[in-house]
Amino acid sequence: MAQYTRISGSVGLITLKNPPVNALSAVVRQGIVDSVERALGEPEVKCLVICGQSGKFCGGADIREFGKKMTGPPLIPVFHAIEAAAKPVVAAIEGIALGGGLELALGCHYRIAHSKAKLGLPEVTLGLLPAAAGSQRLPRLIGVPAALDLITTGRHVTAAEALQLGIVDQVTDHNTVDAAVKFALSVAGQSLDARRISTFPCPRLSNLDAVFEAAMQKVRQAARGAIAPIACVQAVRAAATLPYAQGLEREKELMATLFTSGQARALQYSFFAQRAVGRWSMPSGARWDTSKPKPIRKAAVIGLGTMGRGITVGLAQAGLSVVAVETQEKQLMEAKQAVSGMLERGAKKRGVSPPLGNISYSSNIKTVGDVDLVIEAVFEDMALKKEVFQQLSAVCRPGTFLCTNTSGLDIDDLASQTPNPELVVGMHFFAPAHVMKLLEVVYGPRSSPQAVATAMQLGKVIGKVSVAVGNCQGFVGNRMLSPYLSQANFLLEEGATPEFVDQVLEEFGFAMGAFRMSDLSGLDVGWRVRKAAGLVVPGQPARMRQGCRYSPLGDLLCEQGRFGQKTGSGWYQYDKPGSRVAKPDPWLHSFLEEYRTRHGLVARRIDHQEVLERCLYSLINEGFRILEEGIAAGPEDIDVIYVLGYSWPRHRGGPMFYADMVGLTRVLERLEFYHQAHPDVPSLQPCNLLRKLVASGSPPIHRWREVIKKVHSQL
Ligand SMILES: CCCCCCCCCCCCC[C@H](O)CC(=O)SCCNC(=O)CCNC(=O)[C@H](O)C(C)(C)COP(=O)(O)OP(=O)(O)OC[C@H]1O[C@@H](n2cnc3c(N)ncnc32)[C@H](O)[C@@H]1OP(=O)(O)O
Repeated sequence: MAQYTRISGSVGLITLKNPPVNALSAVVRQGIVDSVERALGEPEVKCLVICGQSGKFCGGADIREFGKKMTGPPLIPVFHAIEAAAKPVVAAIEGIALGGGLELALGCHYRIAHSKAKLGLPEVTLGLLPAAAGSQRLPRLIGVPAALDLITTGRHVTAAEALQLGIVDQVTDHNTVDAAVKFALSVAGQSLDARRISTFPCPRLSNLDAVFEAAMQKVRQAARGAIAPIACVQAVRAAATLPYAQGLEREKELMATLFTSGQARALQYSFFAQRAVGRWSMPSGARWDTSKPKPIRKAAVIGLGTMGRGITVGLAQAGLSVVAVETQEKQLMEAKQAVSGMLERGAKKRGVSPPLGNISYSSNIKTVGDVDLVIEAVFEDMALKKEVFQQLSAVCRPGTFLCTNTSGLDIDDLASQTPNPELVVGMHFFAPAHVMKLLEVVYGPRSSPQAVATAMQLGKVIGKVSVAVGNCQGFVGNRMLSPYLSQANFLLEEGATPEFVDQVLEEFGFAMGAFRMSDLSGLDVGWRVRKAAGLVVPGQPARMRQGCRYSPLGDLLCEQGRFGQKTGSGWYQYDKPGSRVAKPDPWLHSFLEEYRTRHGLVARRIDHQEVLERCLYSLINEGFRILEEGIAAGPEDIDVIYVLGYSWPRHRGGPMFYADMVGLTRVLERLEFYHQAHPDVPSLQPCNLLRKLVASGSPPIHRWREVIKKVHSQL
């Protein structure tokens, strides 16, 4: 609702009340209309102030109303009524003014912001554009280049930057509503002619075409197939070239296209999924709301390689005390220098001082005796990790949580090295660990709910989106990647090239195709995992393992020392080791031809559809197996992992959302088709849960959990 009160005799105060973010629901919009009408009708009222309850101005349109039948007054006329008012209206911005919230403020005659407030038009991140006249008012207020930047990136700006850009008129460190009331009284009675943004001409640009061309090129490059950033540029162009009313028409037209697109649905699903994963549950019944985390004040990181350094930076930046341990003195010194550099660069960007003092460095593991939680981040080698866990058990005080940063090793096996396996959980960080948003928190069969709750909470503290998953080979992300990569390799055997497979996957929206990604992460990583799994043993049939099809292509490249970017060659060639520019490699093409001849394989023409379906549907099929086994609690967990950790295109929601969009029947049919053609590839065999979902009429994704529950209860 919106509450109307009178303060200081002559000020009408409208307070938006719709927790948690005062979103502009139908009731709130109606409340604003009624309150403005009332204030304008009261002769004693000289001016109005609009604010939000609980220190939050407004988080924008109510996203939960999208896709439902529209009720209540639309936003544009509400904001026009405010702008047209004959009494000054001042927005008192505390906390947030985002999306429709900022558009509401732009409809007001003046804007006063608290110094800690954040403002922005993040609609593009939801597959939309600021369609309550934001795309038309903002360029008129701050100019085209600045508006293009804010609208196409959706970035939030601080109050200080908003003041500098001219979005707000005043910033206060004190009570914002009081400041706004005082300000409103000071301007009451003055002409408002120069305060109505919709009447401003858009500031002229001599190089308008060049500016828009450059903006379009920039968003097309970054968008990876997303349509909203492009529509945002088009809407701002309308503001720069058309009268306001016509610009509004264009804004509406563009919004209608976006609003009904699958991309907006996918991005909004992703928004809610990233919040839903915080409400985790375990098959044991333990849940986020019944498991209390222990506060972590001091943590230790063991092993200061690339991952350990990133984790140390993340913890220190969040204000924790960190003991950073590296047993090799030389490595320790190098790590200290690298970590300090990372902290200094990060602090410079944020305009704060670097938290160098939060970290103490040591080459002795015994220095971790008084910490609350340890994150072991040594080399991905089970024997080494076991040794470290045994040492930690001896030196840590009772109750210390022991976490391992691993991308796939058995958490339970590690936990068995300690007398308190309930305190052990996996924390799978993604490189670079201080930048990437995703954290897989992996619970073993003996991890306590409190250990999981503590790791999830710590993830939140250091700014991660944490997803709790069960223990299995590769956890969720890498386990699903395995059939995807296998299919990519099989396609090479059958006639494709790495360039073609990558091109198809990149056109789908991945930042990098399967082969460019493997070259970046290092082919030796998978080789080591396959060796540890006993797959790379001489004397076995070249293309079969345990009765299933196997491609040794990756192993053969590694045997030649082709580990990817770091060695200057892999699936592609590079100018020099470490170079990032992948070039097609004639050597690789002849190698593939020879390989096919040696194994009696005849290259055939492979089309886009086959590449996409075999790579993606095998990955999705593994996702259904993961759900069936209870390793992930719901499809949202998998989708968040893929969007945040594996560069799955955001505007496609995630693999499980994509399966829902394609249609489960279609996914099932195509998997059956490919499995018939490749009966020796188990990952193409549709899993039981997928069949069950199709048999249940392919319910929409938000109802899959009901079917999953039934499957679990039958086990
Ligand atoms: C034929 C068809 C024609 C179609 C024509 C269509 C015409 C439609 C016209 C519509 C015009 C609308 C124009 C407007 O420009 C559109 C918008 O405003 S879109 C919304 C823009 N706002 C945002 O993107 C902000 C999103 N929120 C956030 O970024 C963050 O939540 C926050 C505000 C920064 C707060 O962060 P935190 O403190 O960390 O808290 P959480 O993120 O965990 O959020 C708490 C809780 O609130 C829920 N929530 C947040 N924002 C909204 C929202 N805008 N609407 C609904 N709910 C919201 C969030 O989901 C959390 O709840 P939970 O999911 O955990 O239950």
